[in-house]
Parts: sequence; structure tokens; C-alpha cells
Amino acid sequence: MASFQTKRLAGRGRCALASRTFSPGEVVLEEDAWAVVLLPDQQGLRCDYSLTCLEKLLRCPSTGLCFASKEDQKAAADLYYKAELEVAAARSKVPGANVAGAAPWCWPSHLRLAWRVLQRGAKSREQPWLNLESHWDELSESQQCDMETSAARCLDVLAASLGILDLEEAAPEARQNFQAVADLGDVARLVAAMEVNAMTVTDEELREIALGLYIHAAVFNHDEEPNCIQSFVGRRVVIRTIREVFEGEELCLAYAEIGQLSRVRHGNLWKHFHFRAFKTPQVEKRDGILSCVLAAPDWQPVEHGVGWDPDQGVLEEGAAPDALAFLKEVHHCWSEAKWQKAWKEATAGPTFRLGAGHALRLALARELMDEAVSQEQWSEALAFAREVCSCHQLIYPSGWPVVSLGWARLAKLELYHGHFDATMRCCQEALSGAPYLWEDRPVAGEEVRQMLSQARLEAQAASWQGTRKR
Ligand SMILES: C[S@@+](CC[C@H](N)C(=O)[O-])C[C@H]1O[C@@H](n2cnc3c(N)ncnc32)[C@H](O)[C@@H]1O
Repeated sequence: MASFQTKRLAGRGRCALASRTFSPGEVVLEEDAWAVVLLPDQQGLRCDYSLTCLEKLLRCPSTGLCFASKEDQKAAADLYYKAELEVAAARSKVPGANVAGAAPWCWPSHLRLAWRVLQRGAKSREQPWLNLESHWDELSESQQCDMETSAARCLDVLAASLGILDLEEAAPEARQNFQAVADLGDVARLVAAMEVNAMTVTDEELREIALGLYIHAAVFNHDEEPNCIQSFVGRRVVIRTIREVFEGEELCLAYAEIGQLSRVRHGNLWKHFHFRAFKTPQVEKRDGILSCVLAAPDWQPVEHGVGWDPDQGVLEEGAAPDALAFLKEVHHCWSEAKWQKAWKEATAGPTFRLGAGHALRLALARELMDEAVSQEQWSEALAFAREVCSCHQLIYPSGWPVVSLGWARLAKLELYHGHFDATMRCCQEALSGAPYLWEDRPVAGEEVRQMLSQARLEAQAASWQGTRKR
């Protein structure tokens, strides 16, 4: 029996309703991507098909796509890679030819994804995207026009990949494949639907690595207090419950960062997904934590480009330069090896007062922790990792993946410093917060379990030594 039924509900479109009662951690959906594209900064570092990160990859000279193995290359060839090779060949045959401008592997990620979706649909003569929400009628005329231009580019490249120069003279199979998906209006809606339905694929550490279209997962709506979370195993999505869910209840995910002021999150949901999210009591509470710690009454926008206003939170736009400018400033301080000073200024100085629960402070602590690790400054890395964990605890619900991953990272640093009791505590927090989290991250889970047993042994050895000395 399927785990959920799809139903349309007023004001929510299609919804996934639980077909039975689920315990926490149960899988409600496991699905391979219909199509996936690596984000630009991951190209050349990961396999284009399996998304595996490897030092040595096989690189295709015509398209620049990289693969972990011949098997992955073959699987990609069947899905999309052969078509992209055909496009490369078509481009190279006619010098100066403009097959829809830049090649699809250079397009922006959402458009590249739309092209791969379309290409696979043409091959199998299916259009599963016709059911996806695109919010077409809510787009402005100029947005619709842009989508139609992008759709025409996708169709030009599709024709090139099928070897079609003139539809009348094309081979019958190629013509039928093309005609199966060639409605410009439908393709424009497909392009629009990518903005609403593409999922950001993350690796074991929750780093964003790719965009994927998952036809069944695209039915899951957003909730401010979701009962499910997604994780990714290569190009597969796994959706699990995070609490008990009763038969008939709607299964929902969080589309947006929940450790963010709801004003920012709700603005993004409206802008990208065209629906209004409402504050729940938990959201009010989280907002309170995020903002009250910051409410310095005499706060003013400052030279580093980030201001705080008790009503508006971090001033990211308008007169005050954006938060990114501030992060850039911090980057500059790192390169000057003054990043500890930058952290102090950002969190406690007279001009920056980002309180303990603030999302920007958390973002900074994470970035500074990563920077300290990359510079092998282990005691600073430890301090920032502790900061990250304490911010997580304030902001996120318990069992939220990012919280457990933060504990695992801190455990590593505590172990490195020989703090065995602290390591054990961190490992236990990591493992107990969301035990199911590690099922989709077997390598990382095993690492935490090994750290736990090593810390236990070391702590025992240390206590025996202490006893002998006495
Ligand atoms: C990925 S789709 C989810 C499935 C969608 N309901 C459908 O009919 O295909 C995202 C869209 O679902 C709708 N949606 C998701 N969460 C919602 C919510 N909490 N309230 C209202 N609409 C929501 C919005 O239209 C959003 O753009």
C-alpha cells in the first residue's frame, strides 16, 4: 500500500495524506530523481550522475561533465548525457552556429534542470510535469515572456539533440519524440514549475550540492512545524516522519530555513512559492528567541554594513548594506588573520550586538568554524563549534537534522582536544536526537559511533591511570 494518497485541498493544491499511522523515523517516500543538475560550484568536484564527491573523475572533453565511473557515465548516457553529447556535436559541426545561445550545460541551474526534465520526457514520451504547480497565472506578463523565451531555447536544443534540422524531414522516431513534448506553452509552464518544485539536494553534511526534480516528492506541501524531513542518498530523496503521524494527516516538509526570523522566511515563501505562511505558537516562540536577545535600544546601522532594528530585525536592504557585505568584511578579516577579532565585534562589541540566538550569529559561527578548520586552528574551531551547538539548541526543534550534525562535528573537535567526557556527551546527543537521521548517512553515523567507543575507552584508560597514580 502506498504511504500516502494525493488529494486536492482548497488553498493548498495537491496534498500528500498519510495512508496509515506512522511512527517517528519511518520512510514515507524514497524516490530517484526524474532529473538532477549539480550546482555550478560543485561541477568538476562531483559525479554529474551519482553526485559522489571524488578526487579523480572522468571528464568528458565535449561537455565538461564529470563522472565517478564508467557505470555512472553509462547510466547518465541513457538518461541525458547522450543527448548533451549530440548537442555538443551539433554545435561543433556548424562553426559559429548558435544552437540556442550557450550550451545547456552553461545555463542557469533551474533552466538546465528544465532541459534535462524535458529531454527525458521526450525520450520516454511522458510529461509527468503537467501535474506540477507552476503558478503560471500569477506571473507577470514579462515573467511569462521570459519563461517562453527559455522554453523556446529548451526546444531548440532538444531538436538539436534529436538531430532535427527540419521537422518535416526528420526521422520518424525523432519527430515523434520531439512532438510528444513540443508544446511551447507546456514547456514554458515546465520552466516556471522548476522554480516551485525543484528540490535542493544536499550531501551528508547538509551542504547544498544540486537541484533535482522528484515527481512524487513534489506533492508535499510546506508546514511551519513539518512532520517530515527529506534527506538525500546520492540522487535519491528519502522522506521520513520526524514524529508520530496519524492516518489522514497531511505529510509536510519545511521549504525554508526554520532557524530564521519568520518575517524573512514568509517573505521568501510568498516570493518563490506564492502562498502565505502563518505564525504558529512555536514560530512566535522561535521569533522571540531570535529577536529579543538583540534588542539593543540604541542599535544603529554601523560601518560594517549590518544594522538591527527591533521591529525589522537585521537590516539587509535599503539604506543599510546587506548582510553579505558584512560577511565579506568578516572574510576580509579572516584573510588578514584577524577573524577572532571580527567574531568578537560581531557578537559582543559596542557596534555589533548579535545575541546568542541570532541567525546571523549562527551563520557567522558556522562560517568561522569552517574557516578555523580549514586553517587548522583547532582551538578556535572548537570554540565556534560549541557556539554553533548552543545556537542550534536555542533555535531548532530537538531532533532537527542540523542539530545532530552540529553535535557530531563538535564531538570530533572535542575528541581531538582530548576532552573525552565532552566527546561522549556530544556523540550521545548526536545519536539520540534523531536516530533515524543516521540511517541515510551510514558513513557519518558509523563515525559518530566509533568516536563514542574511542572516547569511552580513552576516558576509562585515563581514569585507570589516575587511580594508579594515586
Ligand atoms: C512543491 S508544490 C507542492 C504541491 C502543490 N500543492 C501541488 O498542487 O502541486 C509547492 C506549491 O504548493 C503550494 N503550497 C505548499 N505549501 C503550502 C501551504 N502551507 N499553504 C498553501 N499552499 C501551499 C504552493 O502553491 C506552492 O507553490
